[in-house]
Amino acid sequence: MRPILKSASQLLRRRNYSSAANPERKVAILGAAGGIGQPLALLMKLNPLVSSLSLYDIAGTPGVAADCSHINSPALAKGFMGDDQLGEALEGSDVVIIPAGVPRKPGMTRDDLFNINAGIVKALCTAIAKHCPNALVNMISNPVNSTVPIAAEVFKKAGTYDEKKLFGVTTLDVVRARTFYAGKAGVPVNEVNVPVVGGHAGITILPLFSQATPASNSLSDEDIKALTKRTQDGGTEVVEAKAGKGSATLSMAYAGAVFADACLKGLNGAPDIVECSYVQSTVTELPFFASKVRIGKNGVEEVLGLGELSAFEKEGLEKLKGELKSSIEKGIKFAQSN
Ligand SMILES: NC(=O)c1ccc[n+]([C@@H]2O[C@H](COP(=O)([O-])OP(=O)(O)OC[C@H]3O[C@@H](n4cnc5c(N)ncnc54)[C@H](O)[C@@H]3O)[C@@H](O)[C@H]2O)c1
Ligand SMILES: O=C(O)C[C@H](O)C(=O)O
Repeated sequence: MRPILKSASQLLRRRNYSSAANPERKVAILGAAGGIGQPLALLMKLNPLVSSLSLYDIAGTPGVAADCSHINSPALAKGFMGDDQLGEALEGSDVVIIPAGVPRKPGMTRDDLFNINAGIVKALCTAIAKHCPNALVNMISNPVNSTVPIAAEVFKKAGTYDEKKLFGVTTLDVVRARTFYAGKAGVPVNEVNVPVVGGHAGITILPLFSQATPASNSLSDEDIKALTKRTQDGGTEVVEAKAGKGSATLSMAYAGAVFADACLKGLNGAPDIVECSYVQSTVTELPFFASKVRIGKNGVEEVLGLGELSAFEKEGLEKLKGELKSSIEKGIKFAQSN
């Protein structure tokens, strides 16, 4: 059997276009001792584009960093714990990944996390504005539909906001859509691509299976409806299976590592880096929206349009707008009044 870690690192290496030309890159993970943070730390330690890996949490990071630092890959892993060390953890970061905050339990919506996570995200983004205002920020903490607008407001207040540098991580929705589509259509999963647009909660997650590649003629309208619903409910499926022990961590760490890798490649000047992400947008009338974005040396180089939608997807798009609009407004209101 091939060792799993070796093949994970080879996978990331295969996606690397030219290791010789790559500059030093510092990646910080905030919430690094958590369910997502730990496997994400492992995957970023294996990423050959990372030279310095900063692992920050309010507790537990000395152990995670000591453990991670023994892996014989080039990235230098260092742990930071508590408010006093947050500045040093962030200083000089090129990419900051934020999986800090509480996860859902069965019966909760992502919005039920707002009261706790909004404050956490606000405090962390205030520190980012101070210590690494030019970093690309990858927001994982839920509810993403609101935490990204909160981050934008915090950066605006600090005078550091650059809409090209703020990303809501919706890659897990794409990962799920690819997996579920491949299984149903009977096509090799590593050849599949499916754009997922909108936001990251329930019906705001809109997979565009009409644009899935490779195309499949074998799927009925009912199949597409079922695939859409399963993608929208993917997070809840994991929350229920974990029965009170949190939400998706391993698949999220993988998705977070894929997205951060795309950001690093973009920063390093690799061409044609396109991923779906929840960003400031004019694709619809909503100020934030997930769609395909081209990532380059400055972060978001281009927000791509939605392409042609099926009648079912057009209906889904209209249905999601109300919920997404109120989640955005809730985030903005919180940041402006706190
Ligand atoms: N975007 C997505 O697709 C996606 C997917 C899965 C989970 N999530 C979200 O990610 C978040 C984390 O999930 P998890 O399963 O890792 O939770 P977890 O409870 O296992 O870990 C969260 C970590 O955040 C830390 N933390 C809390 N306050 C902090 C602060 N002020 N500064 C730094 N660290 C802090 C905790 O100490 C803990 O280690 C949740 O909000 C969850 O809903 C998002
Ligand atoms: O569902 C959750 O609460 C976590 C995450 O947003 C997910 O999609 O798995």
